[in-house]
Amino acid sequence: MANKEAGVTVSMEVEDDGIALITIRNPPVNALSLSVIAGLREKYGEAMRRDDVKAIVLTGADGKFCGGLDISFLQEVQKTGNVSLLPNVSFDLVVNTIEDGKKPSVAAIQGFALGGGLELAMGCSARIAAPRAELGLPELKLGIIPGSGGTQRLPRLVGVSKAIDMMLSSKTITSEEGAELGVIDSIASPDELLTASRQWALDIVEGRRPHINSLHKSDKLVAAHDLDDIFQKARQNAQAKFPNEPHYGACLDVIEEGIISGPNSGLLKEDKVFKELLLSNTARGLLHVFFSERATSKVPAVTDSGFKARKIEKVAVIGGGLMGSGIATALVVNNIHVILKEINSEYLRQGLRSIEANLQGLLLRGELEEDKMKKALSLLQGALDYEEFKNVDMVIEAVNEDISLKQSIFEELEKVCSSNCILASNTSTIDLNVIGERTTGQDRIVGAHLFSPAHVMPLMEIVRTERTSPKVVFDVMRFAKIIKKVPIVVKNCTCFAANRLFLPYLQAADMLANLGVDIFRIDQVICEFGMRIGPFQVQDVTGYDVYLAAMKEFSAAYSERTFLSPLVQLMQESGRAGKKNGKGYYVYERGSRPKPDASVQQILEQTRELTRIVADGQPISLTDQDIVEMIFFPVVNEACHLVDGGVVVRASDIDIASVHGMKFPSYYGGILFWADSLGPDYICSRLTNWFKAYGNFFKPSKYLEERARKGILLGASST
Ligand SMILES: C[C@H](O)CC(=O)SCCNC(=O)CCNC(=O)[C@H](O)C(C)(C)COP(=O)(O)OP(=O)(O)OC[C@H]1O[C@@H](n2cnc3c(N)ncnc32)[C@H](O)[C@@H]1OP(=O)(O)O
Repeated sequence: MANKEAGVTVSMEVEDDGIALITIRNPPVNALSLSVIAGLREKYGEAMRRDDVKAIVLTGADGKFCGGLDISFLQEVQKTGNVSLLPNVSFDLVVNTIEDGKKPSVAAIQGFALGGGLELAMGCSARIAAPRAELGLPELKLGIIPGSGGTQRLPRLVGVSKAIDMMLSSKTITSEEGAELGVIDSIASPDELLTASRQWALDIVEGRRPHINSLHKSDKLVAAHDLDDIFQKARQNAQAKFPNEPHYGACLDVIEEGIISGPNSGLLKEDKVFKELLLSNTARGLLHVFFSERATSKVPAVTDSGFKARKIEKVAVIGGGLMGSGIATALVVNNIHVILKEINSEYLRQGLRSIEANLQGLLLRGELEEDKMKKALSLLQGALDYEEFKNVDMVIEAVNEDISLKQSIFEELEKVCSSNCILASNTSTIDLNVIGERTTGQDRIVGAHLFSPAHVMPLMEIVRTERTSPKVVFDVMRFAKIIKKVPIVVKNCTCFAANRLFLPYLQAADMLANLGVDIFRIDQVICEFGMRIGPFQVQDVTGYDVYLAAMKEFSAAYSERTFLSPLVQLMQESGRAGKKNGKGYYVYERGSRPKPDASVQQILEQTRELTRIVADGQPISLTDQDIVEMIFFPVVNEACHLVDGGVVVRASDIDIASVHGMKFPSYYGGILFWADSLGPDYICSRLTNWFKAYGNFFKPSKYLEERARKGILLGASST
């Protein structure tokens, strides 16, 4: 059948054995678009009618089964708000056509079966998979729940606890794990997958194997008293982990409904809840993040230039401190050979020990297996000089934010590295042109800014100057993917994108502290809004020295809109260093949660005395919403400066920088997407009022003013 979309087909071949092989082809992930769904209905209809067809094998083209329902179509439905546009996959296709059809179906799975893809497969009588195929129901990551029977069939195939775990974590399992759990019936090599699936289907037809309808299986459903316990714990965990995302609880309700009232009732509830959730703000935000994250890998004049990526197999990391050791860890776990360079053997030992500790942490959290840890350690080598640098493909400098030290390192690198070695700096704030001032060839100088802890945080800012060659940017983008980071390409400027968002956030919190708002209330309100920790605890954790060094750079470059507060300096002068010495705004003691330290009130009074921005000496009175807005609207404003200044390739890159760089809640869709949900006009008018009351820090940018006036969304492209 030829479908409307280019390259999309659902084909059917019937062989002499009486098996109809139905293949989904919709590159790149064989998503279930409207035409694929229509094609499946049509081919199934034909297979059921034809006398020469005994059974069906369902598969996907190009080594991939199916990546689920077409998410771009889900976004279209959100735009119209009309859920009746959704095709009836759950009942019409999965239940009536596949599962209850008079001829059995077997799914032949390669690559991945995700979301609606796994749901189709679970509607089949059996699933045969190639080794290491990925299986999962990751819908909750998108703010929705599985909508084609996944909430009902998965618990019946793998058991209630495991199904809950898979759905709530959105994590995939391999086909081998699937076989142990019961969702996969057999594993076959890719070469034998179709033959094995055909044979399985014939075995069902000829009564050698049972024709299983997974919706009505009950052997894995546990006794009622265990169920209460399982659901109670799952609800508590979901509430603790995702307090602002009600779709986690909704998913549990739907699963439970099917177990208590039967699968048909469960399916009906699933359908209703899926549609409601699809139109929620959470799902809108998370779908925006899904596409924005993928958009970051498209950079005009870089990724469309036909470059062939060079191999980056050996990398030198300069500096074994917190950043350097984190970067080295991220590299070795992704099979990259690392030379860690330090200035003396004591520092080198410490650096290597930190990497080992990082790997151990990953092992303990189940994110790394023992043999992979051994492999990672075998890729690590220490160095005290530049001898080995002639053989590396890339260097990442990760020393302190000391301009002249960085300049001399780059000067040296130019001498010791091969001429095509990429020279990257992990600076988070310093202008790359300044770092490369003493270097002659600057086309291979690039920023590779990772975030702490670098082996955990997913963002990598790739900073290019006017002289950085597009090929180098391309290679570093590929490298970012290899070490499993989301890359955003940004134009060189002080503090780049992520820290230009982060520093106004901290300044705004300092501003409120100086206006007399209780800092512990600020932290609490910001956590309730969705940040993992509040702005004052963040200062404690990051370290005051790091904050002050970054602020120095920021305030020098953007003085007209910097709020300089003496607070952090005063904290330091009082002998506090934050988490590092256990004394900050909070007291940190091993084994207990950070406790607010009442004695910082004295320091707060001192800072207010020095800044004197409280009118009549009276602290201002703010609602929780005021606090959120006074803290995040300056961030929105800075995001506008970034877009207007062409620092990012597209506005949605800012959303990704905010989500992955400063941990702005992804379910708001990122800082600009959130701002647009409130309206540029509202934000501009609030900033204008605060600008009049408290000065330039709140002054709306031209971009914001113009968009507010014209009624254009901040994230909309200018063309
Ligand atoms: C009713 C149902 O329950 C509801 C659903 O099924 S909702 C969908 C559930 N499925 C998912 O969440 C899977 C989402 N996709 C993925 O996780 C990954 O894309 C993947 C593991 C399938 C492949 O990963 P990878 O090879 O790294 O490719 P990736 O860059 O992510 O995607 C390639 C392209 O496919 C697109 N894509 C991936 N999954 C898609 C989907 N389900 N629908 C539409 N487009 C999709 C991406 O947007 C990207 O497009 P681009 O090239 O234009 O940017």
